[in-house]
Amino acid sequence: MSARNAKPSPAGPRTVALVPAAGRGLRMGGHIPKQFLALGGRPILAQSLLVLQASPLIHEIILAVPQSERQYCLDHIVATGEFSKVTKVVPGGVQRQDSVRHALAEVSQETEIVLVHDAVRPFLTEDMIRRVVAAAVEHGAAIIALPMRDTVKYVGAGGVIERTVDRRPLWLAQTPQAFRRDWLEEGHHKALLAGVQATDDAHLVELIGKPVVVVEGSGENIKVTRPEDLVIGEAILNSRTAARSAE
Ligand SMILES: Nc1ccn([C@@H]2O[C@H](COP(=O)(O)OP(=O)(O)OP(=O)(O)O)[C@@H](O)[C@H]2O)c(=O)n1
Ligand SMILES: C[C@](O)(CO)[C@H](O)COP(=O)(O)O
Repeated sequence: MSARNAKPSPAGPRTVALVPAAGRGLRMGGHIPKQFLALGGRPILAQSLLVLQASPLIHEIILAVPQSERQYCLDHIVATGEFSKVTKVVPGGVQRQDSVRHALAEVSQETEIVLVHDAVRPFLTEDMIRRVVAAAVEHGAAIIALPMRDTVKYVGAGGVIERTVDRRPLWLAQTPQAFRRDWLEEGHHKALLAGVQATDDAHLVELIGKPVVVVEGSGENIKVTRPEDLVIGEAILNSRTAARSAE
């Protein structure tokens, strides 16, 4: 086992990472769900897990994967010992929110902070983990996000621009997103009862009236969604490899 994925002694409040990895990757196309596609010679999921495994702030990792891939993940991720913090692999659900809820159900009561991170965002960093967990400890909930850089248009029927939107208060949500366990549990529970579907977990915590703060992320923290993102991802990996060589 390399030093990079050795199990460091956990530090800080008990923090459990939930990794939703049960999507079908429809926008990517192809037959293999994108989280299992290779990037830099490893599955994208493994690239993301490496960072969480190496973080001293992460005590445990719970994975949500497609039922059909559960044995593959148990054999190639849990059994190898490389990702010793992965303690549970649960079946995902129809939507991302359902997959997170299935994983959240496995979080122990002594957990203080739950960090949710998309399997298909392999470029998260220890610095992002540290800052978002610290902000969640201080405020109760925090997300990695990017201030909007482009001009924003509100587009109506027929693709006609109706107005230009003031972009100054707008941020693009990313993951990791970190929460007090009880807040995230309450948000998911009330959303399930109300039939509310959200595309990120912060929205569910906002809906129960809790403050969620933003922590600035990086343009490199892309969500691998479409084929062109694989090209961008390889470029990011290459630039990071070159930077390490230059150190
Ligand atoms: N039912 C689902 C849907 C998504 N995800 C996960 O949530 C993350 C972000 O979702 P997204 O990028 O939308 O992935 P997909 O749903 O697979 O993509 P698409 O919408 O193109 O099918 C991914 O790690 C994905 O595996 C999940 O665990 N369960
Ligand atoms: C959680 C997320 O990555 C924040 O930007 C995003 O909402 C996931 O959305 P998707 O439609 O499931 O890709």
